[in-house]
Amino acid sequence: MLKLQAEANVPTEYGQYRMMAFSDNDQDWMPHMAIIAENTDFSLPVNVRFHSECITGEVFHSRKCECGQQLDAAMQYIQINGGIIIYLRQEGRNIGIINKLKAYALQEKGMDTVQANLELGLPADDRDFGVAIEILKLLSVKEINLLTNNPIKVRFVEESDIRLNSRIPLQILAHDMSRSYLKTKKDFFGHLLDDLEPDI
Ligand SMILES: Nc1nc2c(ncn2[C@@H]2O[C@H](COP(=O)(O)OP(=O)(O)OP(=O)(O)O)[C@@H](O)[C@H]2O)c(=O)[nH]1
Ligand SMILES: [Zn+2]
Repeated sequence: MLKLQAEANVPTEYGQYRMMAFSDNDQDWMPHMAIIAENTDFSLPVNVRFHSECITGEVFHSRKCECGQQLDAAMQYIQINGGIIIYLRQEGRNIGIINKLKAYALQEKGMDTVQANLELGLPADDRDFGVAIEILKLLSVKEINLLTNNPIKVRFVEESDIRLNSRIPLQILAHDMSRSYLKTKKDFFGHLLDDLEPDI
């Protein structure tokens, strides 16, 4: 059963967060995380981001996707407005970093982010956000504003016991290397994105 295994306050470049690790066992080296801003008011709808792991974007600042910038933007947003980031160990939309790098190698040959997963015999998106809902329940969160552009995440909340008060867009400006990735997300998964055209 998923439970809170450990928690501590961690100061960061953006301010302090309560960082929590959730797993069904205390020897899990990749537990899901929740980071909570100090000013979070649990009596109001809580600002929440479900964020899937992307080591290439968040740690190594890859230009292929916008994950690192989204994580930073979400941390800054909740530092000001209160809220929680639930950091899910779903690297590569849950195909893992080995398969994601294989998919990137196929993308070098011209495939897009969806075609590459399918070519590997893997789903385009293998994520289940049920675990994020479970974590919200463990934190006694009842109503949220969800920071996302992804309608699949919105639907997950709508179909859960957690009330969705609003969606807060979390759009990062496209640049030459991320534009086609973002366009595929918009066209295939229905991400609510605009301004993908180059500046003229
Ligand atoms: N398989 C695969 N995964 C990718 C690729 N690029 C990024 N990802 C993964 O896509 C996921 C993006 O996660 P999120 O930012 O939480 O979700 P999202 O679907 O983009 O929706 P938003 O909430 O709008 O950001 C991460 O797990 C990344 O590792 C890719 O080309 N192939
Ligand atoms: Zn990424």
